[in-house]
Amino acid sequence: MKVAKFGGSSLCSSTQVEKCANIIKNDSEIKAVVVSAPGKRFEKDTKVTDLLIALYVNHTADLKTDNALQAIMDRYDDIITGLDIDRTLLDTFEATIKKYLTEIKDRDRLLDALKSCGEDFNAQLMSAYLNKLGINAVYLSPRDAGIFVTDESSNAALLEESYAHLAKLKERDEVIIIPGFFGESKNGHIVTFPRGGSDITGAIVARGLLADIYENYTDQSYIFSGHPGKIENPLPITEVTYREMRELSYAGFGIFHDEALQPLYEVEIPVMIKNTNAPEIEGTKIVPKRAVTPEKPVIGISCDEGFTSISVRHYLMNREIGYTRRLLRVFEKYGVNIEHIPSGIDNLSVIVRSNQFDGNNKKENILKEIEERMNPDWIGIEENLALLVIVGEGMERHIGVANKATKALADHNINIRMMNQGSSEISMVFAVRMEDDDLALSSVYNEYFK
Ligand SMILES: Nc1ncnc2c1ncn2[C@@H]1O[C@H](COP(=O)(O)OP(=O)(O)O)[C@@H](O)[C@H]1O
Ligand SMILES: N[C@@H](CC(=O)OP(=O)(O)O)C(=O)O
Repeated sequence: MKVAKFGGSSLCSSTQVEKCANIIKNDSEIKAVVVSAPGKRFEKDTKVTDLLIALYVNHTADLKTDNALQAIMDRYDDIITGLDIDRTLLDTFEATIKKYLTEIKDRDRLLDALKSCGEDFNAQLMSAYLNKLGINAVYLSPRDAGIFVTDESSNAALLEESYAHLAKLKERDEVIIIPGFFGESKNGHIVTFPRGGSDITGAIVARGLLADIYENYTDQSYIFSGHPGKIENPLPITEVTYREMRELSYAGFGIFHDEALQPLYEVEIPVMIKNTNAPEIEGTKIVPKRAVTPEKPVIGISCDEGFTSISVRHYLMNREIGYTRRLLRVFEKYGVNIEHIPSGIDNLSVIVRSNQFDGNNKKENILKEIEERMNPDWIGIEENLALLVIVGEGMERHIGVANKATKALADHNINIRMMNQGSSEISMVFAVRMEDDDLALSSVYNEYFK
């Protein structure tokens, strides 16, 4: 039995929805389907989730909302017209948005409720279209499916009891269609997962139903060893472990959400990444374990930009028990998440995503507190960094992995600002200047894969 998730690129138009419906129709193993909101139809297009966010921004700024609302309705009108299904769905969709706009006064709640519409409407229309094709399908909202989450807006976390609710769906006869990206809190609020979170819903449903396979349909036939938009003809990956994928997703492989692996770890359900436009291709399998070939220690290389490092030097730091803890507490106090902490005997750098500093002079306050409390000999801040991450289970026992990367970077005159190796030894991180990121990625990629 399978759970299938279709991403925004797979549901961006009526033609794409038809392809998804055909996949469902031709595979009786698919018991539950999780859908995203309509994504981009072409490079410069806007995802429906972003249109919904634009509607929220206009509404909360007391600007006119007609155009923003119309842009959303036009997307669904196109799809519904193309599929030739019940047009009254459009009235239901518009009424839902208007209801949220008038009834929800709390801004964070309103944003989550509006964002959820993209997936929610797609699930309803997918179910209607499958019914038209003669498939016994039913739309279930996250509440009806039993997906309950914590109450933190835009950052939902699943409540464990949801798995028991979801397990009951196995008894139903229909193919179940569930919107991705959000759940319901115990206070009855709609709460969304982080962006890209339909992958998370798919994993949750797969875990709840104890599926044999979680199929994740997207616009690529494989996960590639390097981002296909940045590396020409990158090598396809046929098998990758949960651990490797988590590292790669977190470091910029946007094809699968890094948090979507968590529900699958314990129950070891494999994920198949497949292409909606070429479903006959086997795709990439994400598995708990794989055989590692010693001559191929690295499986993928990713590069993500937008990082800042704050470095502190303090003579005899190594002798001062609690120094690191006190330093990190300053970041904790301001709610700043830390990515990496490369260190030497008397110095330590804290690398964070630059957007963590947004609002309320966080960066300035942190620097001021470090100055006042930590008695540093020197504080340095470096912005506009990119992190190049090299990942592979085979790196653990392999000599010379770092050497290859540093050589490639040196050959291209790229200054390494920082290096860090995770204690698990399946990843290695190099910080470089953001303007060097594409060259850093391609040169290191070529060193390992060409
Ligand atoms: N290593 C990679 N292999 C394949 N695709 C990748 C990789 N890294 C990033 N991507 C990007 O991920 C995109 C698919 O993810 P996403 O846009 O979230 O899909 P969906 O809309 O199906 O959820 C691809 O179009 C590709 O640009
Ligand atoms: N629609 C949401 C959730 C999601 O998972 O979308 P996609 O499948 O297009 O990555 C977003 O844009 O964040």
